[in-house]
Amino acid sequence: MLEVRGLGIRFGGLHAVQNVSTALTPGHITAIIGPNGAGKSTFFNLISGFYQPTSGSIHFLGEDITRLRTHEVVGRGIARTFQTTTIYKELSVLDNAMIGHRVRTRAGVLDALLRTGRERRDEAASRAEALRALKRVGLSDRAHLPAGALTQEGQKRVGIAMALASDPKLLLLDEPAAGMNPEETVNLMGLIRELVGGGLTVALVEHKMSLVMGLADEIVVLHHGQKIAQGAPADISRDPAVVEAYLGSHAHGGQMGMAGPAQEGGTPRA
Ligand SMILES: Nc1ncnc2c1ncn2[C@@H]1O[C@H](COP(=O)(O)OP(=O)(O)OP(=O)(O)O)[C@@H](O)[C@H]1O
Repeated sequence: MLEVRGLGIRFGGLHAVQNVSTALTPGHITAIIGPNGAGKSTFFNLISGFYQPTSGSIHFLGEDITRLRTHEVVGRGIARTFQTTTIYKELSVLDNAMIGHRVRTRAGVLDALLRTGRERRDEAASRAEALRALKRVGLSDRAHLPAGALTQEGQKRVGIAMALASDPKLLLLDEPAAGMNPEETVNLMGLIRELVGGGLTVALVEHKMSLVMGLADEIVVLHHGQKIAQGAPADISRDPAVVEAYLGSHAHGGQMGMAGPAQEGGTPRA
């Protein structure tokens, strides 16, 4: 479905992602893991068009999307959520999902301000897509509540609905379980499974190994921006290079399975 070849990006002298080649299988859940600073979020930013790679290519459903901008990538069928929840707490759950549809599918802020005929038609389409997305995440009955009135888990679902409102084929989830307790994490895993059961393909970045091991069909491991392993969860957890990468990073503060408060409180980079 998605094929990445020799992908890389440099920030000054730092190779945040370097020569990564991998492919995502349709209908699968692929987890991207690695110690802190491994390049996981940057990898998502490259796929979703937030960053332009300095080398390599990205193909989605056979089309070269390497140089497309974010809303063009969304238009092709890739949507993402962010590490830090970016919902509008004072607005209704439905408004949030509608905003998700609009900002992801078009750049016509001017149309919205001028209330043109096209904008009114778009509003009806946004509402329909938003309601569909809320149904998929189990929030239909809370559509008119302020998003901030929902639990942490509910707010995560709103964030996912915002991404689903563009009706993607591939959903990228950046640390979906950050800040969630074990029960909420299990519920979230159930939701992700349901979405995949409905035909969606998912790639996720996550530190919580219970989620990764319980959910992923395949795991890609990044370390210092490079892919050091890819395979089934059982093989990855035994892979000496992976164990070494995590043990090494543990000595410097990172740890496999730890989603520390520092990441949850971090600012979005894109
Ligand atoms: N816009 C940027 N400018 C400069 N350096 C950046 C930028 N974005 C990321 N980096 C650097 O690239 C490296 C990889 O960062 P990235 O956030 O992708 O790692 P990560 O694996 O997602 O880490 P974490 O698990 O802590 O979220 C880090 O050294 C980071 O400081």
